Amino acid sequence: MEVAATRQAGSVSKKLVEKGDKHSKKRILAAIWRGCLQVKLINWLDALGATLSTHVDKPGAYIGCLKSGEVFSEPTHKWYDPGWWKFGPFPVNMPVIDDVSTGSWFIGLQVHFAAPHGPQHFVFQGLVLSVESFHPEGSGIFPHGRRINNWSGAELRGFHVVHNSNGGKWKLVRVCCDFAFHSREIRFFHKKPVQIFNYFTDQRAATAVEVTKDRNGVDQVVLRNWRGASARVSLHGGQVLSWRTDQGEELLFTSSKAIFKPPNPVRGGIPICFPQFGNCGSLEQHGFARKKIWAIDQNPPPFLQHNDSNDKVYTDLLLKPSEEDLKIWPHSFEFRLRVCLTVEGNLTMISRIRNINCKPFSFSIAFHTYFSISDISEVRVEGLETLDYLDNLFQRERFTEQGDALTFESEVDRVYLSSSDVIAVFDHEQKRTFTIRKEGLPDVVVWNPWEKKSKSMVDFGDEEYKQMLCVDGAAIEKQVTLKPGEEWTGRLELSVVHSG
Ligand SMILES: O=P(O)(O)OC[C@H]1O[C@@H](O)[C@H](O)[C@@H](O)[C@@H]1O
Repeated sequence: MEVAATRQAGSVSKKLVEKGDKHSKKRILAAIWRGCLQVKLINWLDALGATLSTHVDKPGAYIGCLKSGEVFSEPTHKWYDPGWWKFGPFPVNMPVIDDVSTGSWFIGLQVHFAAPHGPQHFVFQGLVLSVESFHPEGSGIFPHGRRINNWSGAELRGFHVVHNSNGGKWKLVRVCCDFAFHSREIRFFHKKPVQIFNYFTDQRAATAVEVTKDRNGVDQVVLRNWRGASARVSLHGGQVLSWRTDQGEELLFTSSKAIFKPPNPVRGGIPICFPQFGNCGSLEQHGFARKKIWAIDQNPPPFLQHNDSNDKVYTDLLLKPSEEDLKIWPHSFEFRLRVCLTVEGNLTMISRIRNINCKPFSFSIAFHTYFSISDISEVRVEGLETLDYLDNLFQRERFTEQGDALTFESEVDRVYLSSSDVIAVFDHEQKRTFTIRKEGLPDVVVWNPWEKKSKSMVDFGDEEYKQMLCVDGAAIEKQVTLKPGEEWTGRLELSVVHSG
Protein backbone atom coordinates (compact mmCIF):
# COMPACT_ATOMS: atom_id res chain seq x y z
CA MET A 1 0.00 0.00 0.00
CA GLU A 2 1.32 3.40 -0.98
CA VAL A 3 1.70 6.32 1.34
CA ALA A 4 -0.75 8.15 -0.94
CA ALA A 5 -3.36 5.45 -0.49
CA THR A 6 -2.86 5.48 3.22
CA ARG A 7 -3.18 9.25 3.11
CA GLN A 8 -6.38 8.89 1.16
CA ALA A 9 -7.74 6.43 3.71
CA GLY A 10 -7.20 9.21 6.19
CA SER A 11 -4.70 7.31 8.33
CA VAL A 12 -1.79 9.67 7.82
CA SER A 13 -1.97 13.44 7.95
CA LYS A 14 -0.49 15.61 5.20
CA LYS A 15 1.59 17.37 7.82
CA LEU A 16 3.14 14.11 8.86
CA VAL A 17 4.05 13.19 5.28
CA GLU A 18 5.60 16.59 4.68
CA LYS A 19 7.60 16.58 7.87
CA GLY A 20 9.89 13.83 6.63
CA ASP A 21 11.89 13.32 9.83
CA LYS A 22 12.77 9.93 11.29
CA HIS A 23 9.94 9.97 13.79
CA SER A 24 7.25 10.84 11.28
CA LYS A 25 8.58 8.20 8.83
CA LYS A 26 8.15 5.64 11.52
CA ARG A 27 4.60 6.78 12.15
CA ILE A 28 3.80 6.70 8.44
CA LEU A 29 5.17 3.20 8.14
CA ALA A 30 3.11 2.15 11.12
CA ALA A 31 0.02 3.57 9.46
CA ILE A 32 0.82 1.78 6.22
CA TRP A 33 1.29 -1.40 8.11
CA ARG A 34 -2.06 -0.98 9.83
CA GLY A 35 -3.67 -0.19 6.49
CA CYS A 36 -2.18 -3.35 4.99
CA LEU A 37 -3.42 -5.43 7.84
CA GLN A 38 -6.85 -3.90 7.53
CA VAL A 39 -7.11 -4.63 3.82
CA LYS A 40 -5.68 -8.07 4.26
CA LEU A 41 -8.13 -8.91 7.03
CA ILE A 42 -11.11 -7.65 5.09
CA ASN A 43 -10.09 -9.64 2.04
CA TRP A 44 -9.55 -12.58 4.24
CA LEU A 45 -13.01 -12.59 5.81
CA ASP A 46 -14.82 -14.25 2.94
CA ALA A 47 -12.25 -16.99 2.76
CA LEU A 48 -12.60 -17.39 6.47
CA GLY A 49 -16.39 -17.48 6.25
CA ALA A 50 -16.27 -20.22 3.65
CA THR A 51 -13.87 -22.22 5.74
CA LEU A 52 -15.96 -21.84 8.86
CA SER A 53 -19.06 -22.96 7.01
CA THR A 54 -17.49 -26.37 6.74
CA HIS A 55 -16.95 -26.45 10.49
CA VAL A 56 -20.41 -25.67 11.82
CA ASP A 57 -20.60 -28.94 13.66
CA LYS A 58 -17.65 -27.85 15.76
CA PRO A 59 -18.68 -24.71 17.60
CA GLY A 60 -15.63 -23.74 19.51
CA ALA A 61 -13.45 -25.29 16.82
CA TYR A 62 -10.28 -23.37 16.50
CA ILE A 63 -8.40 -22.27 13.53
CA GLY A 64 -4.85 -21.24 13.48
CA CYS A 65 -3.52 -19.65 10.38
CA LEU A 66 0.01 -18.72 9.82
CA LYS A 67 2.25 -18.45 6.94
CA SER A 68 3.72 -21.85 6.78
CA GLY A 69 1.74 -22.95 3.79
CA GLU A 70 -0.87 -21.80 1.39
CA VAL A 71 -3.13 -19.00 2.57
CA PHE A 72 -4.20 -17.27 -0.61
CA SER A 73 -3.51 -19.89 -3.21
CA GLU A 74 -4.26 -17.77 -6.27
CA PRO A 75 -0.88 -16.37 -7.40
CA THR A 76 -2.58 -13.44 -9.08
CA HIS A 77 -4.34 -12.49 -5.89
CA LYS A 78 -3.05 -9.32 -4.38
CA TRP A 79 -2.50 -11.03 -1.07
CA TYR A 80 -1.21 -14.23 -2.53
CA ASP A 81 0.61 -15.92 0.22
CA PRO A 82 2.36 -19.21 -0.28
CA GLY A 83 1.33 -20.34 3.15
CA TRP A 84 -1.11 -22.90 4.43
CA TRP A 85 -4.10 -22.85 6.62
CA LYS A 86 -3.53 -24.73 9.76
CA PHE A 87 -6.40 -26.19 11.69
CA GLY A 88 -6.00 -27.23 15.18
CA PRO A 89 -6.70 -26.65 18.80
CA PHE A 90 -6.09 -23.25 20.19
CA PRO A 91 -4.34 -21.79 22.12
CA VAL A 92 -1.67 -23.09 19.87
CA ASN A 93 1.40 -23.96 21.76
CA MET A 94 3.27 -20.87 20.73
CA PRO A 95 6.84 -22.20 20.84
CA VAL A 96 5.81 -24.97 18.47
CA ILE A 97 5.10 -22.46 15.77
CA ASP A 98 8.53 -22.25 14.41
CA ASP A 99 7.83 -20.92 10.99
CA VAL A 100 7.18 -17.37 11.90
CA SER A 101 9.04 -14.76 10.06
CA THR A 102 8.71 -11.04 9.90
CA GLY A 103 5.83 -10.09 7.70
CA SER A 104 3.82 -13.18 8.41
CA TRP A 105 0.71 -13.09 10.42
CA PHE A 106 -1.36 -15.46 12.37
CA ILE A 107 -4.94 -15.61 13.48
CA GLY A 108 -6.44 -17.75 16.17
CA LEU A 109 -10.17 -18.02 16.34
CA GLN A 110 -12.64 -19.01 18.93
CA VAL A 111 -15.97 -19.73 17.31
CA HIS A 112 -18.56 -19.10 19.93
CA PHE A 113 -21.87 -20.03 18.56
CA ALA A 114 -23.38 -21.13 15.36
CA ALA A 115 -26.44 -23.11 16.27
CA PRO A 116 -28.83 -20.42 17.58
CA HIS A 117 -28.40 -18.38 14.44
CA GLY A 118 -28.14 -21.04 11.82
CA PRO A 119 -25.10 -22.29 9.99
CA GLN A 120 -24.37 -18.96 8.40
CA HIS A 121 -24.03 -17.03 11.59
CA PHE A 122 -20.91 -17.21 13.70
CA VAL A 123 -19.54 -15.01 16.31
CA PHE A 124 -15.92 -15.45 16.91
CA GLN A 125 -13.11 -13.82 18.59
CA GLY A 126 -9.60 -13.96 17.44
CA LEU A 127 -6.07 -13.18 18.03
CA VAL A 128 -4.07 -11.42 15.39
CA LEU A 129 -0.38 -11.71 15.72
CA SER A 130 1.22 -9.94 12.90
CA VAL A 131 4.89 -9.57 12.78
CA GLU A 132 5.84 -6.00 12.41
CA SER A 133 8.99 -4.61 10.97
CA PHE A 134 9.47 -1.14 9.66
CA HIS A 135 12.01 -2.09 7.09
CA PRO A 136 12.18 0.89 4.71
CA GLU A 137 12.74 -1.28 1.66
CA GLY A 138 9.86 -3.54 2.47
CA SER A 139 8.25 -5.16 -0.50
CA GLY A 140 4.78 -6.59 -0.31
CA ILE A 141 3.88 -6.05 3.25
CA PHE A 142 7.20 -6.47 4.92
CA PRO A 143 10.29 -8.47 4.23
CA HIS A 144 10.43 -12.04 5.38
CA GLY A 145 13.25 -13.84 6.90
CA ARG A 146 13.54 -12.95 10.51
CA ARG A 147 12.28 -15.31 13.14
CA ILE A 148 10.61 -14.71 16.41
CA ASN A 149 12.11 -16.78 19.14
CA ASN A 150 10.02 -15.73 22.03
CA TRP A 151 6.27 -16.07 21.67
CA SER A 152 5.45 -16.23 25.31
CA GLY A 153 3.29 -13.54 26.81
CA ALA A 154 0.92 -12.94 23.95
CA GLU A 155 -2.62 -12.72 25.11
CA LEU A 156 -5.72 -13.95 23.40
CA ARG A 157 -7.62 -10.80 22.78
CA GLY A 158 -8.12 -9.07 19.55
CA PHE A 159 -10.95 -8.82 17.20
CA HIS A 160 -14.51 -9.82 16.94
CA VAL A 161 -16.38 -10.67 13.82
CA VAL A 162 -20.04 -11.26 13.24
CA HIS A 163 -21.72 -12.50 10.20
CA ASN A 164 -24.33 -10.19 8.90
CA SER A 165 -27.14 -12.61 8.30
CA ASN A 166 -29.05 -10.13 6.13
CA GLY A 167 -26.48 -9.31 3.53
CA GLY A 168 -24.45 -12.48 3.77
CA LYS A 169 -21.31 -10.40 4.15
CA TRP A 170 -18.82 -10.73 6.90
CA LYS A 171 -18.43 -7.78 9.12
CA LEU A 172 -15.32 -6.96 10.97
CA VAL A 173 -16.64 -5.30 14.03
CA ARG A 174 -13.68 -4.30 16.00
CA VAL A 175 -10.01 -4.83 15.84
CA CYS A 176 -8.28 -3.99 18.97
CA CYS A 177 -4.96 -5.32 20.02
CA ASP A 178 -3.84 -5.36 23.54
CA PHE A 179 -0.96 -7.71 23.55
CA ALA A 180 1.70 -7.27 26.08
CA PHE A 181 4.33 -8.83 23.95
CA HIS A 182 7.82 -7.73 23.27
CA SER A 183 10.92 -9.21 21.91
CA ARG A 184 14.10 -7.41 21.06
CA GLU A 185 13.43 -7.27 17.35
CA ILE A 186 9.72 -7.41 17.15
CA ARG A 187 7.16 -5.10 18.55
CA PHE A 188 3.48 -5.82 18.87
CA PHE A 189 1.63 -2.59 18.66
CA HIS A 190 1.55 -1.33 22.17
CA LYS A 191 1.59 -2.36 25.73
CA LYS A 192 -1.73 -0.71 26.29
CA PRO A 193 -4.83 -1.61 24.31
CA VAL A 194 -4.74 0.06 20.95
CA GLN A 195 -7.62 0.06 18.63
CA ILE A 196 -6.03 -0.55 15.26
CA PHE A 197 -9.12 0.23 13.36
CA ASN A 198 -12.83 0.14 13.54
CA TYR A 199 -14.08 -0.96 10.21
CA PHE A 200 -17.77 -1.51 10.66
CA THR A 201 -18.04 -0.21 14.13
CA ASP A 202 -21.20 -1.58 15.51
CA GLN A 203 -20.98 -2.20 19.18
CA ARG A 204 -24.59 -3.26 19.30
CA ALA A 205 -23.74 -6.13 17.03
CA ALA A 206 -20.66 -6.91 19.03
CA THR A 207 -22.48 -7.17 22.34
CA ALA A 208 -25.90 -8.62 22.57
CA VAL A 209 -28.91 -8.91 24.82
CA GLU A 210 -31.28 -11.41 23.38
CA VAL A 211 -34.55 -12.79 24.70
CA THR A 212 -35.35 -16.39 23.83
CA LYS A 213 -37.85 -18.94 25.13
CA ASP A 214 -36.95 -22.15 26.89
CA ARG A 215 -38.73 -25.46 26.31
CA ASN A 216 -41.46 -24.52 28.77
CA GLY A 217 -42.14 -21.21 27.07
CA VAL A 218 -40.37 -19.17 29.75
CA ASP A 219 -38.31 -16.20 28.59
CA GLN A 220 -34.58 -16.27 29.05
CA VAL A 221 -32.26 -13.33 28.55
CA VAL A 222 -28.92 -14.14 26.94
CA LEU A 223 -26.15 -11.62 27.52
CA ARG A 224 -23.06 -11.71 25.37
CA ASN A 225 -20.05 -9.41 25.57
CA TRP A 226 -17.96 -8.56 22.54
CA ARG A 227 -15.32 -11.06 23.47
CA GLY A 228 -17.89 -13.82 23.40
CA ALA A 229 -18.41 -14.45 27.13
CA SER A 230 -22.07 -15.06 27.89
CA ALA A 231 -24.68 -15.43 30.61
CA ARG A 232 -28.20 -16.79 30.44
CA VAL A 233 -30.84 -15.61 32.90
CA SER A 234 -34.25 -17.19 33.16
CA LEU A 235 -37.30 -15.23 34.17
CA HIS A 236 -38.21 -18.33 36.11
CA GLY A 237 -36.75 -17.35 39.46
CA GLY A 238 -34.68 -14.50 37.99
CA GLN A 239 -32.13 -17.28 37.97
CA VAL A 240 -28.80 -17.18 36.17
CA LEU A 241 -28.58 -20.58 34.52
CA SER A 242 -25.36 -20.25 32.61
CA TRP A 243 -22.20 -18.20 32.78
CA ARG A 244 -19.57 -18.92 30.16
CA THR A 245 -16.10 -17.62 29.51
CA ASP A 246 -15.09 -16.23 26.13
CA GLN A 247 -13.70 -19.71 25.49
CA GLY A 248 -17.21 -21.12 25.84
CA GLU A 249 -16.39 -22.84 29.12
CA GLU A 250 -19.41 -23.20 31.46
CA LEU A 251 -18.68 -21.98 34.96
CA LEU A 252 -21.93 -22.83 36.70
CA PHE A 253 -23.21 -26.28 37.51
CA THR A 254 -26.69 -27.39 36.52
CA SER A 255 -27.86 -30.89 37.34
CA SER A 256 -28.59 -33.24 34.48
CA LYS A 257 -31.77 -34.04 36.41
CA ALA A 258 -32.84 -30.42 36.98
CA ILE A 259 -36.54 -29.78 36.51
CA PHE A 260 -37.08 -26.61 34.53
CA LYS A 261 -40.85 -26.54 34.60
CA PRO A 262 -42.17 -23.76 36.86
CA PRO A 263 -42.88 -23.64 39.73
CA ASN A 264 -40.16 -26.21 40.51
CA PRO A 265 -36.95 -24.62 41.71
CA VAL A 266 -34.15 -25.33 39.24
CA ARG A 267 -31.20 -27.31 40.59
CA GLY A 268 -28.24 -25.33 39.39
CA GLY A 269 -27.09 -21.90 38.27
CA ILE A 270 -27.80 -19.18 40.83
CA PRO A 271 -31.21 -19.54 42.49
CA ILE A 272 -32.19 -16.58 44.64
CA CYS A 273 -33.36 -17.55 48.09
CA PHE A 274 -35.74 -14.80 49.22
CA PRO A 275 -37.42 -13.68 51.49
CA GLN A 276 -36.30 -16.63 53.60
CA PHE A 277 -33.19 -18.74 53.58
CA GLY A 278 -33.53 -22.45 54.34
CA ASN A 279 -36.39 -23.56 56.52
CA CYS A 280 -36.02 -21.22 59.46
CA GLY A 281 -39.23 -19.26 59.07
CA SER A 282 -42.84 -19.78 58.20
CA LEU A 283 -42.29 -19.91 54.44
CA GLU A 284 -41.35 -22.81 52.21
CA GLN A 285 -37.65 -23.78 51.96
CA HIS A 286 -35.60 -20.84 50.56
CA GLY A 287 -38.68 -18.62 50.09
CA PHE A 288 -40.77 -18.18 47.00
CA ALA A 289 -38.67 -15.90 44.72
CA ARG A 290 -36.88 -18.77 43.00
CA LYS A 291 -40.19 -20.30 41.92
CA LYS A 292 -41.79 -17.18 40.52
CA ILE A 293 -41.84 -15.79 37.03
CA TRP A 294 -40.04 -12.46 37.09
CA ALA A 295 -40.59 -9.66 34.60
CA ILE A 296 -38.12 -7.74 32.47
CA ASP A 297 -37.88 -4.29 34.02
CA GLN A 298 -38.06 -1.88 31.10
CA ASN A 299 -37.66 1.25 33.18
CA PRO A 300 -35.49 0.59 36.19
CA PRO A 301 -34.97 3.60 38.47
CA PRO A 302 -31.43 5.01 38.30
CA PHE A 303 -28.79 3.68 40.61
CA LEU A 304 -27.76 6.03 43.37
CA GLN A 305 -24.35 4.47 43.98
CA HIS A 306 -22.88 2.10 41.42
CA ASN A 307 -23.58 2.76 37.83
CA ASP A 308 -23.15 -0.78 36.68
CA SER A 309 -23.97 -0.23 33.08
CA ASN A 310 -20.79 1.29 31.67
CA ASP A 311 -19.05 -1.09 29.28
CA LYS A 312 -21.31 -3.91 30.30
CA VAL A 313 -24.13 -5.91 28.84
CA TYR A 314 -26.96 -6.22 31.28
CA THR A 315 -30.59 -6.97 31.87
CA ASP A 316 -32.95 -5.70 34.55
CA LEU A 317 -35.51 -7.99 36.10
CA LEU A 318 -38.31 -7.25 38.52
CA LEU A 319 -40.28 -9.30 41.00
CA LYS A 320 -43.38 -8.02 42.74
CA PRO A 321 -45.47 -10.18 45.05
CA SER A 322 -48.62 -11.72 43.68
CA GLU A 323 -51.90 -11.85 45.62
CA GLU A 324 -50.99 -15.40 46.51
CA ASP A 325 -47.55 -14.36 47.82
CA LEU A 326 -49.11 -11.60 49.91
CA LYS A 327 -51.32 -14.13 51.64
CA ILE A 328 -48.30 -16.07 52.90
CA TRP A 329 -45.97 -13.06 53.28
CA PRO A 330 -48.02 -9.87 53.67
CA HIS A 331 -45.35 -7.38 52.61
CA SER A 332 -45.39 -5.36 49.43
CA PHE A 333 -41.96 -5.11 47.87
CA GLU A 334 -40.16 -4.54 44.61
CA PHE A 335 -37.17 -6.75 44.01
CA ARG A 336 -35.01 -5.36 41.20
CA LEU A 337 -32.19 -7.44 39.88
CA ARG A 338 -29.59 -6.25 37.40
CA VAL A 339 -27.48 -9.04 35.92
CA CYS A 340 -24.39 -7.71 34.13
CA LEU A 341 -21.64 -9.24 32.12
CA THR A 342 -18.54 -7.09 32.18
CA VAL A 343 -16.02 -6.66 29.38
CA GLU A 344 -13.75 -9.08 31.23
CA GLY A 345 -16.58 -11.62 31.43
CA ASN A 346 -17.32 -11.15 35.14
CA LEU A 347 -20.87 -11.76 36.26
CA THR A 348 -22.38 -9.09 38.47
CA MET A 349 -25.73 -9.27 40.22
CA ILE A 350 -27.05 -6.14 41.85
CA SER A 351 -30.19 -6.51 43.89
CA ARG A 352 -32.37 -3.70 45.11
CA ILE A 353 -35.26 -4.53 47.40
CA ARG A 354 -37.67 -1.77 48.30
CA ASN A 355 -40.39 -1.76 50.93
CA ILE A 356 -43.43 -0.25 49.26
CA ASN A 357 -45.69 -1.09 52.18
CA CYS A 358 -46.72 1.03 55.15
CA LYS A 359 -45.09 -1.21 57.74
CA PRO A 360 -41.54 -2.54 58.14
CA PHE A 361 -40.52 -6.04 57.08
CA SER A 362 -37.46 -8.25 57.45
CA PHE A 363 -35.99 -10.80 55.08
CA SER A 364 -33.02 -13.03 54.52
CA ILE A 365 -31.46 -13.63 51.14
CA ALA A 366 -28.85 -15.84 49.47
CA PHE A 367 -27.46 -16.10 45.95
CA HIS A 368 -27.20 -19.86 45.94
CA THR A 369 -24.31 -20.13 43.47
CA TYR A 370 -23.65 -23.61 42.13
CA PHE A 371 -20.04 -23.43 40.91
CA SER A 372 -19.01 -26.04 38.41
CA ILE A 373 -15.90 -27.81 39.67
CA SER A 374 -13.74 -30.67 38.46
CA ASP A 375 -13.78 -32.74 41.63
CA ILE A 376 -14.98 -31.76 45.08
CA SER A 377 -11.97 -33.39 46.72
CA GLU A 378 -9.64 -31.10 44.74
CA VAL A 379 -11.30 -27.87 45.76
CA ARG A 380 -10.37 -25.37 48.46
CA VAL A 381 -12.25 -22.31 49.70
CA GLU A 382 -10.28 -19.43 51.15
CA GLY A 383 -11.55 -16.40 53.01
CA LEU A 384 -13.56 -18.19 55.69
CA GLU A 385 -10.68 -19.04 58.06
CA THR A 386 -11.35 -18.43 61.77
CA LEU A 387 -14.95 -17.39 61.15
CA ASP A 388 -17.89 -18.58 63.19
CA TYR A 389 -20.46 -20.62 61.33
CA LEU A 390 -23.88 -22.10 61.92
CA ASP A 391 -23.88 -25.76 61.03
CA ASN A 392 -27.14 -26.94 59.48
CA LEU A 393 -26.03 -30.52 60.05
CA PHE A 394 -26.04 -29.83 63.82
CA GLN A 395 -29.32 -27.91 64.23
CA ARG A 396 -27.63 -24.62 63.36
CA GLU A 397 -25.21 -24.92 66.26
CA ARG A 398 -22.42 -22.31 66.23
CA PHE A 399 -18.81 -23.43 65.63
CA THR A 400 -15.57 -21.69 64.76
CA GLU A 401 -13.68 -22.60 61.61
CA GLN A 402 -10.30 -24.04 62.59
CA GLY A 403 -8.65 -25.01 59.32
CA ASP A 404 -6.51 -22.79 57.09
CA ALA A 405 -8.77 -23.23 54.14
CA LEU A 406 -11.92 -25.21 53.67
CA THR A 407 -11.54 -28.59 51.94
CA PHE A 408 -14.21 -31.25 51.45
CA GLU A 409 -14.50 -34.89 52.38
CA SER A 410 -18.12 -35.21 53.53
CA GLU A 411 -21.44 -33.34 53.47
CA VAL A 412 -21.13 -29.63 54.29
CA ASP A 413 -24.07 -27.33 55.02
CA ARG A 414 -22.92 -24.17 56.80
CA VAL A 415 -23.57 -20.47 57.08
CA TYR A 416 -20.32 -18.60 57.73
CA LEU A 417 -20.95 -15.37 59.56
CA SER A 418 -19.71 -11.86 58.82
CA SER A 419 -17.07 -12.80 56.30
CA SER A 420 -14.76 -10.49 54.43
CA ASP A 421 -16.04 -9.27 51.09
CA VAL A 422 -13.76 -11.49 49.00
CA ILE A 423 -13.89 -15.28 48.98
CA ALA A 424 -11.94 -17.54 46.62
CA VAL A 425 -12.73 -21.03 45.40
CA PHE A 426 -9.62 -22.81 44.08
CA ASP A 427 -10.13 -25.69 41.70
CA HIS A 428 -6.71 -27.33 41.47
CA GLU A 429 -7.51 -29.91 38.88
CA GLN A 430 -9.23 -27.46 36.56
CA LYS A 431 -6.54 -24.87 37.31
CA ARG A 432 -9.06 -22.14 37.83
CA THR A 433 -10.03 -19.89 40.68
CA PHE A 434 -13.39 -18.27 41.22
CA THR A 435 -13.48 -15.05 43.15
CA ILE A 436 -16.64 -13.89 44.87
CA ARG A 437 -16.79 -10.20 45.71
CA LYS A 438 -19.79 -9.09 47.67
CA GLU A 439 -21.31 -6.02 49.23
CA GLY A 440 -24.26 -5.94 51.61
CA LEU A 441 -24.08 -9.72 51.91
CA PRO A 442 -22.16 -10.43 55.12
CA ASP A 443 -22.68 -14.21 55.31
CA VAL A 444 -21.47 -17.07 53.14
CA VAL A 445 -23.31 -20.35 52.69
CA VAL A 446 -21.19 -23.36 51.79
CA TRP A 447 -23.08 -26.45 50.71
CA ASN A 448 -22.28 -29.81 49.21
CA PRO A 449 -24.77 -32.63 49.73
CA TRP A 450 -22.20 -35.41 49.35
CA GLU A 451 -23.14 -38.99 48.51
CA LYS A 452 -26.06 -39.92 50.77
CA LYS A 453 -28.07 -36.74 50.42
CA SER A 454 -27.46 -36.68 46.65
CA LYS A 455 -29.25 -40.00 46.38
CA SER A 456 -32.28 -38.61 48.18
CA MET A 457 -32.76 -35.64 45.82
CA VAL A 458 -34.92 -36.34 42.80
CA ASP A 459 -33.48 -33.52 40.74
CA PHE A 460 -29.83 -34.33 41.34
CA GLY A 461 -27.63 -37.14 40.00
CA ASP A 462 -26.15 -39.60 42.50
CA GLU A 463 -22.58 -38.68 41.60
CA GLU A 464 -23.09 -35.03 40.75
CA TYR A 465 -22.02 -33.79 44.17
CA LYS A 466 -18.46 -34.26 42.89
CA GLN A 467 -18.92 -31.61 40.22
CA MET A 468 -20.56 -28.82 42.21
CA LEU A 469 -20.01 -26.60 45.19
CA CYS A 470 -22.42 -23.95 46.39
CA VAL A 471 -20.78 -20.86 47.84
CA ASP A 472 -23.36 -18.12 48.31
CA GLY A 473 -23.13 -14.46 49.19
CA ALA A 474 -25.96 -14.10 51.71
CA ALA A 475 -27.58 -12.10 54.50
CA ILE A 476 -28.96 -14.68 56.90
CA GLU A 477 -27.95 -14.41 60.53
CA LYS A 478 -29.00 -10.79 60.87
CA GLN A 479 -32.09 -10.31 58.77
CA VAL A 480 -32.34 -7.14 56.73
CA THR A 481 -35.11 -4.86 57.98
CA LEU A 482 -36.64 -2.22 55.74
CA LYS A 483 -38.87 0.58 56.96
CA PRO A 484 -41.61 1.78 54.60
CA GLY A 485 -40.01 3.38 51.54
CA GLU A 486 -36.52 2.09 52.36
CA GLU A 487 -34.35 0.21 49.90
CA TRP A 488 -31.60 -2.37 50.44
CA THR A 489 -28.85 -3.03 47.93
CA GLY A 490 -26.69 -6.11 47.68
CA ARG A 491 -24.00 -6.73 45.10
CA LEU A 492 -22.26 -9.89 44.06
CA GLU A 493 -19.49 -10.11 41.50
CA LEU A 494 -18.13 -13.42 40.28
CA SER A 495 -14.93 -13.70 38.31
CA VAL A 496 -12.70 -16.52 37.23
CA VAL A 497 -8.99 -16.76 36.63
CA HIS A 498 -7.25 -19.65 34.90
CA SER A 499 -3.83 -20.53 36.09
CA GLY A 500 -2.67 -23.16 33.66
O1 LIG B 1 -32.92 -28.49 47.88
P1 LIG B 1 -32.94 -27.00 48.06
O2 LIG B 1 -34.20 -26.50 48.64
O3 LIG B 1 -32.58 -26.29 46.79
O4 LIG B 1 -31.80 -26.68 49.09
C1 LIG B 1 -30.53 -27.13 48.90
C2 LIG B 1 -29.65 -26.82 50.10
O5 LIG B 1 -29.45 -25.44 50.13
C3 LIG B 1 -28.52 -25.08 51.14
O6 LIG B 1 -28.20 -23.76 51.04
C4 LIG B 1 -29.10 -25.40 52.45
O7 LIG B 1 -28.23 -24.98 53.48
C5 LIG B 1 -29.29 -26.89 52.50
O8 LIG B 1 -29.81 -27.26 53.76
C6 LIG B 1 -30.21 -27.32 51.39
O9 LIG B 1 -30.30 -28.71 51.39
